[in-house]
Amino acid sequence: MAIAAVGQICSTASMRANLDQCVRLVSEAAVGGAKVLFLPEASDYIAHNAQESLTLAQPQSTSPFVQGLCSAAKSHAIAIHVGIHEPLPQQESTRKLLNRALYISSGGEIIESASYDKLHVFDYANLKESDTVQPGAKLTAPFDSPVGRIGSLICFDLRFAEPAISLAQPGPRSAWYQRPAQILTYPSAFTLRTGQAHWETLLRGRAIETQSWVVAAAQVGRHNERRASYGRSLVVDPWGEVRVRLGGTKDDLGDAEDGAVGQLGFVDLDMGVWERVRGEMPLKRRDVYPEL
Ligand SMILES: O=C(O)CNC(=O)[C@H](CS)NC(=O)CCC(=O)C(=O)O
Repeated sequence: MAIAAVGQICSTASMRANLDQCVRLVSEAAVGGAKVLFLPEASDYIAHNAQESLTLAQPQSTSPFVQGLCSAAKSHAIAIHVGIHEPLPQQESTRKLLNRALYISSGGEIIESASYDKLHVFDYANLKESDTVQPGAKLTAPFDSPVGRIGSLICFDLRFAEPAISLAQPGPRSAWYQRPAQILTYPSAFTLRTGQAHWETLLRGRAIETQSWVVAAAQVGRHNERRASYGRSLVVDPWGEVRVRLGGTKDDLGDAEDGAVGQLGFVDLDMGVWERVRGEMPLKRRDVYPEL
């Protein structure tokens, strides 16, 4: 069995408290038999504003949050996929961050070749991610994990079909044509309004069009006075069926439902289903779209 766990948290500006929430989930996921734990975007912190975000970000090599997760991965012998902020090496006045997804092995090592930097930054209403985040430059090749080959994308990337298809239904010119992603993962912190309108529809669409498992660990609830996230972490199978749905928010203020913060879901990412769906309904002809 390829058991994975999806963990839902509510990060704040306290990295210590965020690490504690995550480590609790690491331990519970391991006890439940999961081989990989998926955690949300920005698990290290959600800041009040741009300035605070630039101040809080620490390089992954020294970040107590990342180092703490590496030790937890090792002591519980479970791999972790997690979203963090990585500062670029500029002066603080001009500094930018990368919005990064890390993969930590069950031995507690960061697999550098698996790191992915969010390609599409989210500017919407009063959220201007481009004030602090420099967009990534490229996709990361699908990489092996104990539950299957993972293709990493982040949050707002969910709105773009192209990177999902490139990772999971690559054409013959792709470097990973023979080794496509079997699991697309979207660590997220969706807004209440856009989550209500689009979250589940987009995730199911990506699963159906790519014939892949889709794992989306989400932030939930109120991070601070100005910010809340939609929650409802989801796992969708390659046929588009929802296999796990965690709790969400209960009102317009974004207060989390009871039990939604720190909630954990388990799923068997059965690659027999992946093969069957693709075998029954092959989606070939990618050669017709060389621009992709
Ligand atoms: O701010 C941080 O530190 C972490 N980053 C985020 O929460 C990002 C950028 S503000 N959120 C999204 O991409 C939400 C996308 C979304 O809600 C949609 O596409 O509808």
